Amino acid sequence: MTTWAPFAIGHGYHSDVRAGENTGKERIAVIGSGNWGSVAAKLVATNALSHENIHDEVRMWVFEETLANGEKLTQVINKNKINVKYLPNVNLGVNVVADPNLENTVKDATMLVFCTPHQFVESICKQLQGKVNPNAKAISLIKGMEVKPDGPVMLSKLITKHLGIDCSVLMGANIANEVAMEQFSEATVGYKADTSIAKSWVQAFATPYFHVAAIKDVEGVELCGTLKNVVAIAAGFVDGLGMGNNTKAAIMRIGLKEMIGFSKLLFPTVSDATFFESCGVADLITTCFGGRNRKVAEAYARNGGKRSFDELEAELLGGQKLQGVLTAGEVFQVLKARNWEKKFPLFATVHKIAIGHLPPSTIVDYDNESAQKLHRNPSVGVIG
Ligand SMILES: NC(=O)C1=CN([C@@H]2O[C@H](COP(=O)(O)OP(=O)(O)OC[C@H]3O[C@@H](n4cnc5c(N)ncnc54)[C@H](O)[C@@H]3O)[C@@H](O)[C@H]2O)C=CC1
Ligand SMILES: O=C(CO)COP(=O)(O)O
Repeated sequence: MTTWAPFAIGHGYHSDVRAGENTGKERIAVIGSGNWGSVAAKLVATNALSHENIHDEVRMWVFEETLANGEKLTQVINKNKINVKYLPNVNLGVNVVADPNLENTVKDATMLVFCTPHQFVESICKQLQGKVNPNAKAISLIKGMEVKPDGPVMLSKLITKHLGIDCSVLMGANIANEVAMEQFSEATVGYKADTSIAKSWVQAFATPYFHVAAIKDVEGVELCGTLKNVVAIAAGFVDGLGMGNNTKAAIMRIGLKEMIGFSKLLFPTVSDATFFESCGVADLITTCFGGRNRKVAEAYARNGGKRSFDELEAELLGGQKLQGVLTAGEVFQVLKARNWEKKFPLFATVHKIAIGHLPPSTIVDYDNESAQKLHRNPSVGVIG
């Protein structure tokens, strides 16, 4: 445990503090400072102060913006240690330093935590090429994927491809505002092969109120976090249409089946057990009841699809970003390219509703032969 120097309180401190240092300790940088990115910084900052092998300072990259009062967001964060725009009223920790300069944020870092909305990751990675420590390790907390001409690419893979470093993932039933309030929750680290890397990430994130388990199924964990956002959009439609709990539970069950089917078709190594971890069924439940995707989809359905998702996102989320609508579009590209549309009717329908090609009411109106085959598994004796 390092005692934090009082001079740092309320002032933050600057990159020259790092100059010439080679402490042999891990140094954590967080790339992203939205709602969850800020909570991620709080979690690792707590652990940085309590673990001798981690340097105290946690640098957090902020996509700079000017607030209504004319102040820069980074200046306000460094003054008050609160991200007033994306996580108001929560102290991030005296050792969190907001930095608008991406390159400076990762300079000297040995552990990189990626947490931005998924649509920005590739351009961030391009800016970071050749700028990160080649021995660093990364973890992605980002729920989403990219679709390239030759197929879908998970973001952990994209990060590894651009930066040449190992990338694990951390997903779970983690509504940011609840974790920020230190309410008990769980998360899952998905790692590739090296258990020492998995242990480092568990150490960096786990706290008494945030339990982290690691499993060797990076694609399974990442696909759970990615695909549940599409199901959450469907759950929001059900809420907006005024349908009841049974309907929502049915949509969640069908959605879970499609998550499992889609994940296993893409990566046959994905394990069934992964869906029972926090990243799987628990995240599906929390997002379908309390998430932003659900909230905006509910408003979309309530308005009969007459107001766009972009408009409702801007109105309801105050700068925070939805992932589910983009992900539904990305999943749909895969379904089209592989002729899988009939295997995943819920995913396909969510996309068609979100782009206005179908009315929200069709969320419960997609039973075709293929869907019946997929959702009613004869091997467990279910008929009808
Ligand atoms: N908020 C939550 O409860 C949780 C979110 N996640 C995932 O974490 C990831 C990040 O989400 P949040 O931290 O909640 O972000 P957010 O939804 O609060 O997004 C806003 C962030 O995007 C940044 N931004 C806006 N335009 C940008 C640009 N052009 N380039 C780069 N950054 C830009 C903003 O500065 C801000 O930091 C997402 O994939 C999300 O699904 C995962 C678990 C929980
Ligand atoms: O991923 C989340 C909880 O684990 C948050 O989901 P939303 O983006 O829908 O709020």
